[in-house]
Amino acid sequence: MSDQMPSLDTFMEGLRQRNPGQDEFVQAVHDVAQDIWGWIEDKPRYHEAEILRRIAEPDRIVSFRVCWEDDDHNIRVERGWRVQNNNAIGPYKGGLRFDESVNESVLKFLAFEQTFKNSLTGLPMGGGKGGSNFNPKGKSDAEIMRFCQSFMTELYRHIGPNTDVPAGDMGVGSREIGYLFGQYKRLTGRWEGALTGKALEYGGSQMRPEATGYGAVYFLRAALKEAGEKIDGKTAIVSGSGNVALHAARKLVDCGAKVVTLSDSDGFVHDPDGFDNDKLDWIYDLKLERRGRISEYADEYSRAEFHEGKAPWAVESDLALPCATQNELDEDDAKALLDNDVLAVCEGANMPSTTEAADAFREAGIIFAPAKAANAGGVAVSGLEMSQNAERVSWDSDTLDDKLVALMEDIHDKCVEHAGETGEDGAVDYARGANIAGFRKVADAMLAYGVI
Ligand SMILES: NC(=O)C1=CN([C@@H]2O[C@H](COP(=O)(O)OP(=O)(O)OC[C@H]3O[C@@H](n4cnc5c(N)ncnc54)[C@H](OP(=O)(O)O)[C@@H]3O)[C@@H](O)[C@H]2O)C=CC1
Ligand SMILES: O=C(O)CCC(=O)C(=O)O
Repeated sequence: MSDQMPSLDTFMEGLRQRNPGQDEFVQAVHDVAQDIWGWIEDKPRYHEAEILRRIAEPDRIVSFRVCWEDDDHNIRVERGWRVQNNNAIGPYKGGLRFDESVNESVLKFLAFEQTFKNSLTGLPMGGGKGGSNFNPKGKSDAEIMRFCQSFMTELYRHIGPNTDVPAGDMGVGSREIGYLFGQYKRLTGRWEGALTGKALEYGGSQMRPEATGYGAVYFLRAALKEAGEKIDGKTAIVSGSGNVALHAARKLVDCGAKVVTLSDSDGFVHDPDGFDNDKLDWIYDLKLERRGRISEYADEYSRAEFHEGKAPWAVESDLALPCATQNELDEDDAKALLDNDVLAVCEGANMPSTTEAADAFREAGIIFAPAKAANAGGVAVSGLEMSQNAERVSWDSDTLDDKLVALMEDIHDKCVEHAGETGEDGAVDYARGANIAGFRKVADAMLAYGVI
């Protein structure tokens, strides 16, 4: 047994050597380890049992070939993965991402983060993530269907309601979940809740599509309240225009904020008048149905401007919600936000801030709501979808919205409880609180199992 705890630098150097070239994964582990290290120093039961090192080594990674035929009868070959990171507190649970940027490092970082996030929800879910480097942009429905069916033809062996329950993430919405679930059902001959994010007609949950974006705003609302502030009357900038961004924007508007930006991978639109519900309906149709580009908004609404190739962080705002992708907000962006006196940054996407940007927010003492806490509403309602499937019941949307509010407020309170002392100005370190609270439950379960 090693009773001498290595330094954080030694731990990170070992991790880097064991995971060469996996920058996103190393970043995600570092961001957790920097808070856990000090906390476990006087708790030998955690460091002697090498708990963090064990959580940072996925239980297993399944990698497979996904072969499909495009509409022109060309044979296409992609790679699929499922990273089953840790099932100490429940079946592996986490989304599937289809995007050309997907690789093992990205999925390992997401599965690692998911382990802590799912722990914070208080529901019995372990952490996993999967996906493919398949690029769904510009593909026909028939191509998407053939790809999903081929992907599931391997994945079905590794998942199940008590084993591993995937869901959507970037590039995987209700259309893809329909094709994936249909193929799972065909291959196994069983209807069972092996996926979440299903449509309501076949076992989906009310509020799952809205849950991540709404949940982020519920977390933000609780954090603002803690600081004696509120959303009403504030100006907000949001990045992304997918599932998370659009539902976050909708809930911000409901709460009285003026949301002035949305973006996609081509650039951002700035509407100085703000998006009202009619404009948001138009964007939902553009992005979630017609699968168009956010630049088209500026053609439709003449007061808006499209900024090609840019992110929205230099636009003046009180609230900033990065809801697109990892590392979309760097140190310079953080400086621009802080120079504009941003009050709160709430992460809807997974790890959208670089380490340097997150450190800048934490040092400045503004409200910084980290992804693993702020965007946990999506997976929490997925957990409730699992419960409804197991009990063969369907709850109505008001019930689910009430449960989501309660879950997000509970996560908020856990972060406050574990954050340690507040700063001189009363600032709560939500990142530290989320890391420690998320770690503690998984770590205690692992200790109970002994060395496995
Ligand atoms: N869906 C969920 O329930 C959950 C999602 N998340 C996280 O939220 C984030 C967004 O997911 P989700 O909304 O589901 O995904 P979607 O696929 O619905 O939307 C992603 C959005 O981000 C944009 N985007 C992608 N890459 C970039 C980039 N490099 N720069 C700028 N914009 C970009 C996309 O633009 P384009 O149209 O050009 O591709 C699109 O608008 C991800 O980090 C995901 O992991 C976290 C918790 C749960
Ligand atoms: O709903 C789920 O299981 C997964 C959601 C997800 O992928 C995430 O929280 O990042």
